[in-house]
Amino acid sequence: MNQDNSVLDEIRTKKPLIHHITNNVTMMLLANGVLAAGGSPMMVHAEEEVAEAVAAAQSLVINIGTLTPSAARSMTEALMLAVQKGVPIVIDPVAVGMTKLRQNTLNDLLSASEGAMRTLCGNAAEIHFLAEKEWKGRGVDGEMNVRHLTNVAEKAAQQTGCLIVMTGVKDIISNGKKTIIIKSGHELMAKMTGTGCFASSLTALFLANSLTAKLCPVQKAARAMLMLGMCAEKAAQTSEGSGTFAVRLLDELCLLNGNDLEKRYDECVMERVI
Ligand SMILES: Nc1ncnc2c1ncn2[C@@H]1O[C@H](COP(=O)(O)OP(=O)(O)O)[C@@H](O)[C@H]1O
Ligand SMILES: Cc1ncsc1CCOP(=O)(O)O
Repeated sequence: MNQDNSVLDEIRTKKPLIHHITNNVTMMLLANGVLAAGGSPMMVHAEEEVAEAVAAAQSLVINIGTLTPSAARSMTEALMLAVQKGVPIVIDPVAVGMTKLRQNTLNDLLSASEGAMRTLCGNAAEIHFLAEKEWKGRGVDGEMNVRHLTNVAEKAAQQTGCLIVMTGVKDIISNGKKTIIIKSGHELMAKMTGTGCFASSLTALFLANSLTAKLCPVQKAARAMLMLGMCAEKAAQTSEGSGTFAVRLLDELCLLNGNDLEKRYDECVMERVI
């Protein structure tokens, strides 16, 4: 693909504004990561102002990592305005199977946004919980063995009506009909908090409603995962451990160009249609 019409180049030109209601642990990484990738991050949480903020945004990220009842109210408020304005919504269901508050909040968010453009971006344990209603996670980590991860992602998409981005050694992106599997990344990603949260932010950036690239949401989200994986691979080459890796990852997000992303996509990515 020509560099002039890559979606990453369009992101860098348009700098979509990505509104986040997110956790207190990884917020700084998400802001710096979105900036490095070419977008414009915004973290606005107060119930009294989230709706006004969403009105200005091109994507909304809702991450339940450090959920409180007050944050849950802000999330619902923001989500309802996003539905009304056609702002794409990416929900990161961090450790959803672990507590009732997380499950109830996610159910409320999904019910309030039926029919809207919604993506659920989570690790295998989180997506498995959505498909099978069985929690096999450990805290906010998603280490688990699921033999048929692709089937799990497809089932979760069919049951929730959402685009599913399931992260892990392989990232699986599915809308229940079309599925893309991405094999990229590095094991150091699991040694650094926030790579899963950042996967959601980057997905939101590629799905921003100001972008005109002629790709379906599955293909856009797949590019987001490939970008993260490619940058992680390059960052790992010059890292001594997870500390330098975190810094190098931001550098590589700045440095990657649209042409290289499209080239690797064309070489490595296979689509499966059910
Ligand atoms: N062993 C690994 N090899 C390659 N990529 C990985 C590995 N572990 C995690 N990743 C990548 O790290 C990011 C976060 O995924 P994951 O660790 O599943 O999320 P979480 O932090 O929410 O548990 C994804 O982009 C995923 O592809
Ligand atoms: C450690 C932790 N605790 C609550 S949220 C959070 C961050 C989780 O980040 P990620 O899902 O990207 O690993």
